[in-house]
Amino acid sequence: MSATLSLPAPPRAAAAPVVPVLLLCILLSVAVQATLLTTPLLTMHVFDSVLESRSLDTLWVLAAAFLAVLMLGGVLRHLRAALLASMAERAGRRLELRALAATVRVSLAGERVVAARALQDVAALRRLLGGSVPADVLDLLSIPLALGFLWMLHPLFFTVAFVAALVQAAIGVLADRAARGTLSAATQAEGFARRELIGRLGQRDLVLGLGLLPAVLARFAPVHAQAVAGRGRAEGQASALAGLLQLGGFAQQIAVVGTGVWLLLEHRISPGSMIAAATMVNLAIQPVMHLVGHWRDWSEGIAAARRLANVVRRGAPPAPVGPDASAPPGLMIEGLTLRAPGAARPMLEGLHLSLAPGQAVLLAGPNGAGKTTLLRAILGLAEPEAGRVLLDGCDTLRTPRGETGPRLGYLPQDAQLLDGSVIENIGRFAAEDARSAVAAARQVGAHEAIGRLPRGYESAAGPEAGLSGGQARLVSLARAFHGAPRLIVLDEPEAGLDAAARAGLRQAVATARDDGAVMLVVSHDPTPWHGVVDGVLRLAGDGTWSLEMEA
Ligand SMILES: Nc1ncnc2c1ncn2[C@@H]1O[C@H](COP(=O)(O)OP(=O)(O)OP(=O)(O)O)[C@@H](O)[C@H]1O
Repeated sequence: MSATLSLPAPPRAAAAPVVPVLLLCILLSVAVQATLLTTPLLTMHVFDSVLESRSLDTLWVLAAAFLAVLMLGGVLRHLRAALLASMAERAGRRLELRALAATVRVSLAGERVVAARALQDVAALRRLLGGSVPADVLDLLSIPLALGFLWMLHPLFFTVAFVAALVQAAIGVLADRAARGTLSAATQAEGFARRELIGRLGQRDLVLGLGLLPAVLARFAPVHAQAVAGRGRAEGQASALAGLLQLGGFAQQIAVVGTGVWLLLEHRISPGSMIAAATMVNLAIQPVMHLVGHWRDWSEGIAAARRLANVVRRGAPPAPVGPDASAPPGLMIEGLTLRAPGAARPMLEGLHLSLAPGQAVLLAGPNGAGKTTLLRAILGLAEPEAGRVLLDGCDTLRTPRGETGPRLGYLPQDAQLLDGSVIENIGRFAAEDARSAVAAARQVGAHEAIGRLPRGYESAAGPEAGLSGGQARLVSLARAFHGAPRLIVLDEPEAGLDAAARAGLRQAVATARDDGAVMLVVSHDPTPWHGVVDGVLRLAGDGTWSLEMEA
């Protein structure tokens, strides 16, 4: 299931190309590492030239060169850090926008757990990008550079260091794979335990009132314990990996020094070369050790990136299609088949329905027959197994939401008010003209009820605002009628309304219908709707349906 969503375009800075900046960072990293690795070569000259010539002048020149190289390295490092920080900020913003759009689409498909996890993953990735890991990864360029310098000192140094580096890399990859699996399982178990607890604590009246707290904790505790144990195991594996690599590093240094001693005894290199080779290996190993030290950060980052890539792939919107010029105005449903995830048979098969502007139909059927799912499919929020829904020729699933959204009015079963005032909610957060929001409230008979709120239209209306069920429903109803949408879809609008509000609602439906809107209303009691609607569409719950239009 998916829907087309349009989000605001990324800010200008975020749209700038990343590749040239990344290339510049790589170049700077090569330069930083080259300056660092030049210092052993200068040390070699001190040993080989100064000690032999006993020339203090040469020593001063080399010392000045040494200082200049180190200072240059410092400046380049600073420059790279600034570039990496700005790139991390840009990449983070881009990622956030893409992931947010995909997350909303995935949660539309009912995968709220996946969606909640995705937002945490974005935060984890932003932390990773803004931390020291990108610089550590770029510092790995020291390895090929050091190998190149070692080759210049003597090819045997290169061979010994290269073989040792391969062995170390193999150990690292194997150990990381093992530990990452454990860490990923622990992270999953942790997330599950947290959601279990938060989900149940959300039902606080029930949990406390019926004394369910011990049962809630009994379910939470073992999963949480499993997560903690898994994380402990992963940490243990990570520190074993660090120890192994450290040992490998020492072995590599000893091997290079041993090779140097042998080459020295064979008079193939100078003493300075031996010292330079040993220092160089040490410098090349340091970024690896740094990365291993931050193993948990990047390992979790990689797992988060994989999960996010999956969400972005699954949340990709369907390819947009243009309007069908041959379709009549109003609502046209063609061969719509709907199936619940994992269900053996469809809840609705081959529905055909055509409603001209100004026609209203009541949607009836037993609980679980598929009424809400049908409304969501009509709005383009649920992808059907087959068929399509056109509103004035535009496919509601495949037309960009920026175009269809303003032409739709929807009252969901739960009011779904957003944080903001009553007037903002009714006006869909875009009403410069408060009068249109008040007019919509008047149309559905909500004006008096809103007037009785402490701050009237300026009262808070979000999920935590404390509106009663009926008040929230009236505000949501006014929002559904705001802006004279072409199609208004009401899911059990009478639930929670008193008799006067129900009468006002039916009057509002009749008025909107007379104004040319197509109306679909879910109700379990069609009797009071006679004369207000043009017919009744019944879903039997076994996939079949019937339509009775009033004469
Ligand atoms: N995301 C989902 N995952 C699994 N099953 C789903 C999902 N959404 C709907 N269903 C199933 O589809 C069927 C139809 O649900 P729907 O809410 O559309 O029925 P309804 O006719 O509106 O019911 P009610 O009158 O009780 O509101 C039900 O069996 C429901 O369990």
